[in-house]
Amino acid sequence: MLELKKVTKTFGDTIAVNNVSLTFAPGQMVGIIGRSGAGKSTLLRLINRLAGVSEGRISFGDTDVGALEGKALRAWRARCAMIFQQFNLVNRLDVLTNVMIGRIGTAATLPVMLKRFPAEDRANAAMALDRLDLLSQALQRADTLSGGQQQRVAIARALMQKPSLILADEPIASLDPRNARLVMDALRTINRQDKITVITNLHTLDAARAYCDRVVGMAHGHVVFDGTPSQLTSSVIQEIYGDDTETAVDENLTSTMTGTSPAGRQMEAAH
Ligand SMILES: Nc1ncnc2c1ncn2[C@@H]1O[C@H](COP(=O)(O)OP(=O)(O)OP(=O)(O)O)[C@@H](O)[C@H]1O
Repeated sequence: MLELKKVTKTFGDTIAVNNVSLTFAPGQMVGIIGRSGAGKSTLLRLINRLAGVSEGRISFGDTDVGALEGKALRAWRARCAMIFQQFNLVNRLDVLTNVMIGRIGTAATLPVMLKRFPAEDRANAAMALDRLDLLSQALQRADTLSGGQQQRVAIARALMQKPSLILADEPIASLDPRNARLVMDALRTINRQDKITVITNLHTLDAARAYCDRVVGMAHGHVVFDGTPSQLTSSVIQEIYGDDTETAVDENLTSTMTGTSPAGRQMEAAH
């Protein structure tokens, strides 16, 4: 169980996250929504310790996340894999190597830098790519792939860390609706099959409604909603988005949803 107790993060005079208390049960798929600047990215960065809390406490089981240092901190970061809007792949390296790089943090760095990966890592990386319907692209340079494919490579790389949590920061914000669906399908399939907790920041309400069991709404650093998608009433939506309600709706993603995508089916078949 991941628990945030009265967590606040300030940057100078800016209160990015304000007195937030949340618990995340294992295996949940949680969407964090809110307008730009609401504190969503900072919240994820606090969880995996890319930033430290100003006040409050974050714990995972018996572990005080704020107290971790050195090797234990690296292990924690590996345990909560991050997915970023801009994929963060190494463009000049092939897809398989990018996926194996997920072992950094859990493996000795030197063999990784020298690209001397054990056969087991190669096999695991190939299996992760196969689950994401990308095995045939394994030897291509990462920058020859579409944005949606690159994001799925980033998910395969995250799986190499054998994470307990996946923290995805606007994973579909740069993608067209079809690729956005493939990426969200992949995250949901991993959540369901591997029982990995997924916490994902999403700009649009539709994506959160379509894919998440639980939605957390943030405004001005505060949590103003925590419930199921069906509990999102128009007054709650108004509170979360204020005058930006229109930008929160992107029915392109959901209006053409036809069930599980090929990548999702491939993952289910491979599992
Ligand atoms: N490193 C930083 N230094 C100073 N201020 C920061 C820093 N990171 C975030 N902030 C500020 O904290 C507030 C919350 O930012 P955050 O990026 O968490 O919001 P967000 O909801 O993720 O927004 P977006 O959707 O635009 O990414 C903003 O006012 C932002 O300017």
